Amino acid sequence: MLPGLFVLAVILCTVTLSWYWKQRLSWADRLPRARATNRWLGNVGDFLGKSPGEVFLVLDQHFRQHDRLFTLRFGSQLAIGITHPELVQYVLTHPDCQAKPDLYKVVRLPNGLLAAKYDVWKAHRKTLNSTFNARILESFVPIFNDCTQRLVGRLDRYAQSGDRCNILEYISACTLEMISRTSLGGKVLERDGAEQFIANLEVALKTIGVRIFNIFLHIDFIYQFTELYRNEMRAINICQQFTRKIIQDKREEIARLFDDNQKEEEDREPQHRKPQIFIDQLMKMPLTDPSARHFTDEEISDHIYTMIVAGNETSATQLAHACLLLAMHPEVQAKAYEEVSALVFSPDQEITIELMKDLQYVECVLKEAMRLMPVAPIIGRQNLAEIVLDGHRIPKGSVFLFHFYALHRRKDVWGPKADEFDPDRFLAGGVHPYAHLPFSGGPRGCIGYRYAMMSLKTLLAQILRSYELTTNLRYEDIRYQYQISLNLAFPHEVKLRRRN
Ligand code: HEM
Repeated sequence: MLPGLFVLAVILCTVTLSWYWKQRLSWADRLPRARATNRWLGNVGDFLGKSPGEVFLVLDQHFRQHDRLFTLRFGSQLAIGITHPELVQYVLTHPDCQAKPDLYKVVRLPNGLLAAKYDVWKAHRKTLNSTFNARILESFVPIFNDCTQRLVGRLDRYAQSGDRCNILEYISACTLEMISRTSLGGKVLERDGAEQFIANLEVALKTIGVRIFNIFLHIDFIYQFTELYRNEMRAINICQQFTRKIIQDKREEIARLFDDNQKEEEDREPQHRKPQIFIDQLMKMPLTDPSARHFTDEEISDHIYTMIVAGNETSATQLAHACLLLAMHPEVQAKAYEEVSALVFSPDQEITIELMKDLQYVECVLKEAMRLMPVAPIIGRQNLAEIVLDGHRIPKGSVFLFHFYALHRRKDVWGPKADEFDPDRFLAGGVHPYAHLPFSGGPRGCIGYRYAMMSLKTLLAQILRSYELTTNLRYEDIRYQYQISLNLAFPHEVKLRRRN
């Protein structure tokens, strides 16, 4: 009797649940769908038990199979994959689609732009846009050049020994130095505890990568009992102790500066040469303009970490990809070197703003590396009001997914040789503006894209000026590892030969 009742209850529950799901998702019946692996669970089976790298490839396949848009179903949850550049533009620029899906909460920086809820983001982004203006970015040029010179110097031992070098390791240390110096100030990495800070920052970042791909770890109740959670909390605590002290010291320094009327003295320095450090900007704003936002220490801390999280590994990995692609394509490297050697006469010459503008082929190389191997290939958005997309009514709260890796390899946009490395394609132009989105697009696109282009151009020009890059790795053999950024499944190994 009892087993019979139990079976009946299970059947009733299943039927009710499936009816409920069907009703709930009926609005999506007319949208193209990714082929489901299971009638009840939809596409869950496509991803369950897969490594992040495999998840990346499965998503890539789904995105390539649909021309404009499609749905993926995870039980009662839907995600809408946006594939066509026209629709990508429509969603990314739509004022009602600037919120982020819940998944971003794993970043744990609720006031930072990357993961902030819409209202917080809107208020903060408006203020922070001014801290990335052309004048401020120009003031970072000496830092970009100084850090680059140090990197080129550190690489020299590989040129001397002829050993293979994992260039990403060296570039990562360099971009961390750049971002730390431009956001926290000159001597930040010489302070006590800096090494511990860097090591624990890495732990915290790795945790985000592991957690984001494990659906069970998204549930806070489960996550808080894991070893991963305890390690993450320990790492965050150590990092915060380090930055809290910097914020405190900065507050005192800036208060002193204003009290002593030292501002006059500061004004005498040529402003375009004096780095306009990010933390100083945030703290000075309300002192120079009473109507400006007063950021709390917690908000400042979240913003600093967000810049480091969003700007460091992305820039480093993207440049390492570009170096490896150049090493794999000697004819392209020769062309890039020709441009650099005609403009940069000695290895210690500063790469100025004017020079950056002239390094057009180097820019094409970076853009092409970003097209083929975009380090931030998958992003999400959520709509805060109903929208009409390609003639379909999409209810409030829907999740949109974008796969820039697939977008960047569309043959109807990039031609039959879309998978080949050919920076010249950027000399021609004429491609849809939302077909190349390494920095995403619209109001919530990357705030640091000009910063990134400037720092990467400086680095690539000086690396090419000083070394010829070669590698045994072949383009056809590239395999990916995907955590929060798109990395390679093997080290970025190159050999360096010093140029005269
Ligand atoms: C090659 C280097 C970089 C790439 C490829 C890149 C790419 C991106 C992408 C794709 C997004 C959108 C993320 C999303 O919507 O989920 C983004 C956002 C962001 N990036 Fe970058 N980024 C780079 C460098 C930087 C740098 C150097 C900084 C800071 C100095 C930075 C700061 C940010 C911030 C704060 C956001 C969040 C913006 C917002 O939501 O308003 N990024 N980046």
